[in-house]
Amino acid sequence: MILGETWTQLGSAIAGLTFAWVMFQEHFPPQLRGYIKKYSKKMVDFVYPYIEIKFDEFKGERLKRSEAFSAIQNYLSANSTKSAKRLKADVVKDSQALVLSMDDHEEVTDEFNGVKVWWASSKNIPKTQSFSFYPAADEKRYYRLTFHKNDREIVTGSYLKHVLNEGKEIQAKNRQRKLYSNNPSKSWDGYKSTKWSHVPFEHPATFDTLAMEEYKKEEIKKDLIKFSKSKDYYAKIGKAWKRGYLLYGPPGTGKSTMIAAMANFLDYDVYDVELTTVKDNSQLRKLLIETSNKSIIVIEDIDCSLDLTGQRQKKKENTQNNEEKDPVEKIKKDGEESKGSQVTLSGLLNFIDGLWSSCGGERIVVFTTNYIDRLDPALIRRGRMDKHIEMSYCCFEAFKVLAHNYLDIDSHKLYAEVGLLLEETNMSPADVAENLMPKSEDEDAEDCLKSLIEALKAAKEEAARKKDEEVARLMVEKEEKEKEQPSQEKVKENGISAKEVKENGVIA
Ligand SMILES: Nc1ncnc2c1ncn2[C@@H]1O[C@H](COP(=O)(O)OP(=O)(O)OP(=O)(O)O)[C@@H](O)[C@H]1O
Ligand SMILES: [Mg+2]
Repeated sequence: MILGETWTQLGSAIAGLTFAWVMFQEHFPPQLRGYIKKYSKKMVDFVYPYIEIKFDEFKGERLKRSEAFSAIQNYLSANSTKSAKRLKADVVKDSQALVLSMDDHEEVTDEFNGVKVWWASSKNIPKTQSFSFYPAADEKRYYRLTFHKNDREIVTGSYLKHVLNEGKEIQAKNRQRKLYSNNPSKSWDGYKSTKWSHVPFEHPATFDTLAMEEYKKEEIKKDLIKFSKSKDYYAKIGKAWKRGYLLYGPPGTGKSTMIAAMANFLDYDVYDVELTTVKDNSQLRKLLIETSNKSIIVIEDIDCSLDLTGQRQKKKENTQNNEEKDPVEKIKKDGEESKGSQVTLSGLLNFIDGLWSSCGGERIVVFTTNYIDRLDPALIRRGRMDKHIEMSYCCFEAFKVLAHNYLDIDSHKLYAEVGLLLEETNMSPADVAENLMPKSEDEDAEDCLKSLIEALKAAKEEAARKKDEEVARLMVEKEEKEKEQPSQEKVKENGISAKEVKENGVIA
């Protein structure tokens, strides 16, 4: 580096001066020494118009790695690996990806809004004589940033902010994302017990592989991007930075797949909450507190998880009745409730709303259900579940995505027939996908399409048969009603009151 060489020479000159100064100071009285010190510093400042900032790897007594150091390391890895000649390789994402960063004693330049800065990585090796089993652990690594004093404002004002933000973003991208599931709350004994277990999140679903109308996917993607970039907006409007999604639709229409695609799209962790193993509302809150930012909290099949529908209503009625009747009864009842306690609708509502404002942000809550009409409206009102997404049976556009994924084709002469049948039949994308999967090595795309057509025809016939059965059942019901009709007419003719009929039975 040119700058390096220049300053090495200047450094030697300064070292020479320093030596001369040390020699002199022994022969000068202390007062004079103070003057010499002051003016020599001024002189150095004058000839050395650069400012340096040092960023140590560890804060305090090596307890905590400095966040700034990690962010700078990531920033420089992404921006300097092309110019640095000596690099260091590091493994991230649980041994699945390699990240290069600049090696110790390496120097690189960076530019920001026309300002040039120099970064150098270095380390202090302790001068202790003691033997250490871990010499590397005693080294104190640091980055040194050098810039012209005229650029002080821009570097300390906006450049460093830019480096730290970008570094943190890269860090978030490089980390191995996790899929968490909650441990049953009865096993949370002990102070250090963990509430969540995790495995690496490796679901391959993306919005590209998701079979759904393109415009719907775009709308959801836009919504997610807007959310992830709205930290300041949420702060401005005084709302917690979270968003609720309700995914509803028949089984196999891609609700779980959509969650995976969302997590991959945003680079978020996923917390899969199994409500049935959560003892009560307070345990649910504890779980929530232990989730991290940039995460999707999922409660699948909300209608089956617990009897949440209308529980709030029932509880309210109970409380009122008890209070009216007997306060002792009320206390007894409350005790019973808390013994066999379970998560209630109001607990769940608090889980979504109540605590959000006080703990963290950047969280998405997703509920899935097969039956939207079974849910309590309080649970899914806007503000709690901000976006309702219907996952429906496979349409032609969704089929094309699946055919592209499974068969690597974008058109075929059988497409028209498939399109017509899909219009007339309800088949889930999961079933369509199953039919598109080659059953043996000899099966080609056409064979798979033919087997899909067969399956669609069979489904169509089955639906028609069920419809006929339903019509027949309704006819029988109607006939039975009509048979009862004459006796009622007779009642009218004879002028017998309805009360008498009820008491004496129907007159033959
Ligand atoms: N829209 C889709 N796009 C791509 N693949 C899909 C889609 N829907 C379903 N599949 C395929 O079908 C399988 C089942 O889908 P998924 O588990 O996402 O359905 P679901 O709606 O969550 O069903 P359930 O209501 O039973 O939980 C997935 O593994 C996926 O391969
Ligand atoms: Mg599912």
